[in-house]
Amino acid sequence: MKLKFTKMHGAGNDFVVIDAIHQQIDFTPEQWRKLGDRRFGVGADQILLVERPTQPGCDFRYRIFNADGGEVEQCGNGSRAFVKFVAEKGLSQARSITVETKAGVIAPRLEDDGSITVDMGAPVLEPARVPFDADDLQGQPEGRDTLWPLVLELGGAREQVLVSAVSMGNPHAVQVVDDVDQAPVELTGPLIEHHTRFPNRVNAGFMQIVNRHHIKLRVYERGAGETLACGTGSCAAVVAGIRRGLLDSPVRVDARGGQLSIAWEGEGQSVYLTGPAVTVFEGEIEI
Ligand SMILES: N[C@@H](CCC[C@H](N)C(=O)O)C(=O)O
Repeated sequence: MKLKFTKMHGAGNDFVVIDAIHQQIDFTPEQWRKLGDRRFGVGADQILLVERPTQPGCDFRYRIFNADGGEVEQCGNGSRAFVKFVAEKGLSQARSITVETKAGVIAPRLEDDGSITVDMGAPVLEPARVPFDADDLQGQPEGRDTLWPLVLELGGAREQVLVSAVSMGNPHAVQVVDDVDQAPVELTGPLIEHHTRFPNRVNAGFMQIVNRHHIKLRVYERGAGETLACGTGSCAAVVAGIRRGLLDSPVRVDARGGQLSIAWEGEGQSVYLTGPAVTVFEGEIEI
């Protein structure tokens, strides 16, 4: 079939966005991988589907596929692209919409200055619900957070890193590093992503604290590798930093592809993600 799509990005985290209301989409993992492939397809970190809602009270359903073809629960930067896409395509006149995802309902809002703020819901910190297997582990308390030791096998050598396990609907393992530019993201990112303590795999975040309202962040994403920015990764890092007593809301997040802002008032409260969304081009592909 000939598929119409829009190429978008949010701080360099790039997407193929598809109107699945007016096009019949039922792709195999191989077809998702082809769309995401930067040489044989369009190329993207994630593919986003705009569908009719299945839940009362929601405006749309939002489905997310990583470049590796796997369907996942949540994507923060993608949710900003989502609300811009439905506005540009005339699918909604509203500036604020409610969107059902595999991880619950989120609410993106177009701001007057062109940025987009998303109510991402409350973080989940209970290990079993991340999910993170902490059963036989001795955690190290820091502030109101628990730092978990993760043992990584590095070519015969063993290294231990301390991570916060946070779910923003999708799983994150966040560690603090001294210098994000020197952090071994490509080396240890894949080991953390596939660590057996994370049964659904995990997104690996490397956070450098600049000051109490400013971090630098790199994320090795599950199913996509290192991306230029990760919205849920930014939410998870700031939640971990606030709980550890290292950060205060709001926090500016410098990713390699742009800047995001995260606000969180604490326990049980929603995390708010603000940042840009950009339409790059429209296209059609035989798939
Ligand atoms: N880029 C995203 C997260 C996309 C999903 C992630 N790779 C996962 O597998 O959970 C974001 O902006 O949140």
